[in-house]
Amino acid sequence: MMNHSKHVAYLIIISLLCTSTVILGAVLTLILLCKKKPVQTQETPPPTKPSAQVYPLTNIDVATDGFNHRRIVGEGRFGTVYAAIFEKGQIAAVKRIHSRHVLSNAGFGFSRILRSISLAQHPNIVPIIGYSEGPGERIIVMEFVGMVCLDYYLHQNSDGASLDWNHRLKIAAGAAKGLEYLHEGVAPNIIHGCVKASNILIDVNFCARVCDYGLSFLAPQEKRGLLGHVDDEYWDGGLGGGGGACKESDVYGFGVVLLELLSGRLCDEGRLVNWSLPLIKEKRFSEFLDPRLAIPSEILPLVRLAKVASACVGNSRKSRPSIGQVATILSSLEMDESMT
Ligand SMILES: Nc1ncnc2c1ncn2[C@@H]1O[C@H](COP(=O)(O)OP(=O)(O)OP(=O)(O)O)[C@@H](O)[C@H]1O
Repeated sequence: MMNHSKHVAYLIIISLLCTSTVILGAVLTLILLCKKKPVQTQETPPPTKPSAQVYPLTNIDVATDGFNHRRIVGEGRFGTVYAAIFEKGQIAAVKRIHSRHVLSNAGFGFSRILRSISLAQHPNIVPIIGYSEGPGERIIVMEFVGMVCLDYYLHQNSDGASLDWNHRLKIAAGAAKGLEYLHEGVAPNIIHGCVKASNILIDVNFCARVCDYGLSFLAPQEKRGLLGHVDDEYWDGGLGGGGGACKESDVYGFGVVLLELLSGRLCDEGRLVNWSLPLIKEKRFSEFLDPRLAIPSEILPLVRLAKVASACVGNSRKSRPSIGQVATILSSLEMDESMT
């Protein structure tokens, strides 16, 4: 009798122990799961930029006051840029594509390309907010950048001295980062197509913002405004011949921008490259550097920048550095400069 009740007691204790072990296990698992939650949140990718907004043409018309000429802020190869004011006071830059490009590109997927390039988001690029389409009309809506472009600072502003060496280096490093993002940081990658000083806008903090990227499909073979800003290979062969815009032709264009920043001279349809390369090679910097530039006591960073520029423009496509490599060098030069 005693043995039987002992046996029952053992059974009860064992089953109680088993139950509490299961409960303890469940509680521990729950605690561990709860603790893991913040890790999951950290791994969540940052929110992506929403795709381009599609604007009705009437909204664009109202925002630009009927494409009023007083609202024109610039004129380029592809179109006219207007300052637009949308509802709620939102200011944007509106690029109205010239009708000749609209007609020649009617079937070339304007909206598909705009939706794709509008996903790009980086502090050194000008984001595309939206677009508009209609019969004979193609319009791109971009963030408005409040200051002027690098071309103005270097070549149209008689007081070019206001761009000192530090500003020039900051602009070069910033533009390189923007291009690096377009080439390597966004999927699908974006070929700029026409890297030049007028496509580098400068904001109020002297931060470079690359604009007009991914639009070469609108007029790939139009030489005006492009000659000298792309390599010779660009014009070779045409479709299927290995020519046209590519990452290497963008690097070439960026090399020309560096030469302009260093020398203060215009690209002059490619003549700047021919003039600069021997001077850099023979270290004739007093002839090469912008006379408005107060030469810093430590000239080595200037020499390094000139060498980077030479590598971008002097080599064939195959042996040109990538924009990522260029951006790394310029960032380290900028960092060294800020520490002196
Ligand atoms: N997002 C913007 N915000 C403010 N101003 C802009 C903006 N985009 C362009 N601009 C102004 O409009 C001018 C013309 O720009 P656009 O890009 O059309 O021509 P471009 O750079 O001179 O030539 P291309 O068409 O060959 O690139 C620029 O120089 C700049 O002053």
